[in-house]
Amino acid sequence: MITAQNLSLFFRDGQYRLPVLQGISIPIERGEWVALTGANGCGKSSLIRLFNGLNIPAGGSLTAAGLDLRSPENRTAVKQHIQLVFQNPEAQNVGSTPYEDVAFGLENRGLSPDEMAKRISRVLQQVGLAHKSETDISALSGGERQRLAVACCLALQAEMIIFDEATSMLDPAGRSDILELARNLWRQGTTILWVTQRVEELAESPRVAVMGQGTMLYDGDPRTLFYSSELPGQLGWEPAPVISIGRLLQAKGWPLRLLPLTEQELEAIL
Ligand SMILES: Nc1ncnc2c1ncn2[C@@H]1O[C@H](COP(=O)(O)OP(=O)(O)OP(=O)(O)O)[C@@H](O)[C@H]1O
Repeated sequence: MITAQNLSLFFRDGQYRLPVLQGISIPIERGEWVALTGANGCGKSSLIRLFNGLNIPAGGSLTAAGLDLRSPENRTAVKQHIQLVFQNPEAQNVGSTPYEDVAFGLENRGLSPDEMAKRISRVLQQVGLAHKSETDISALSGGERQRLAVACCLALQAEMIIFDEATSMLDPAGRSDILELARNLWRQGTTILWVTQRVEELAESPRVAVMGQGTMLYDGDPRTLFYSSELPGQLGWEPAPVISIGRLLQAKGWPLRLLPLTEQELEAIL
């Protein structure tokens, strides 16, 4: 889905050229779920904006959905395949109702009015907003707005959705709602890149990528990251409760077949 080799990116600050990404490689297969994390300002958003053509790499090679993103036409075309859901629920709606908001993204796609109406109803249904299709967007909750942003991605039939800390401004119920929605889409075949600062979400992801300042510090499975690497300690992460218990059992010499990453795995051990 993504081949990213040795990417570099700079931003301009007056006469200075500031390095933001250096030597980043992160291939992502179609159908994968990858969690991406790293401290504030390390370059996560800058990296993912490369993947849908919003940023332009200064060096390295980058193809997304089979398109070489060094070409400007491909940077426009890639948006049809790879969509972003941003952090701020209020920053991504353009219509005054959910129906209008989804319709906006479908304009100029050559759909007949009937096809368009059917597609909008289907995606609003899929995210649980069918009953609010004509509600004023300002009356939607943060979680509903994020679901609407997902509906827009689905209407465009995106093959990959990148969630850029899309739950960080939501309450716990809204958070688990969006996470579950993303997981369902993943189970149905959508490739997901889930940017998060939450350790428990990393532990529950099949693959975790950890960034330092503009570089990739770790890319692999979470069990190795949490039980065999020094990185979580070096980065000062609070371990998720399940990991703390797993480490304690490990330290006490329990014969563990599997070091637990999720509550279900811990339950199976106990
Ligand atoms: N358009 C821009 N122009 C200049 N500098 C920028 C621009 N966008 C980001 N930066 C800088 O690039 C660095 C990386 O920012 P980026 O937003 O990619 O980090 P991040 O890891 O996503 O941070 P956060 O977790 O806070 O969202 C930061 O130092 C930021 O100030």
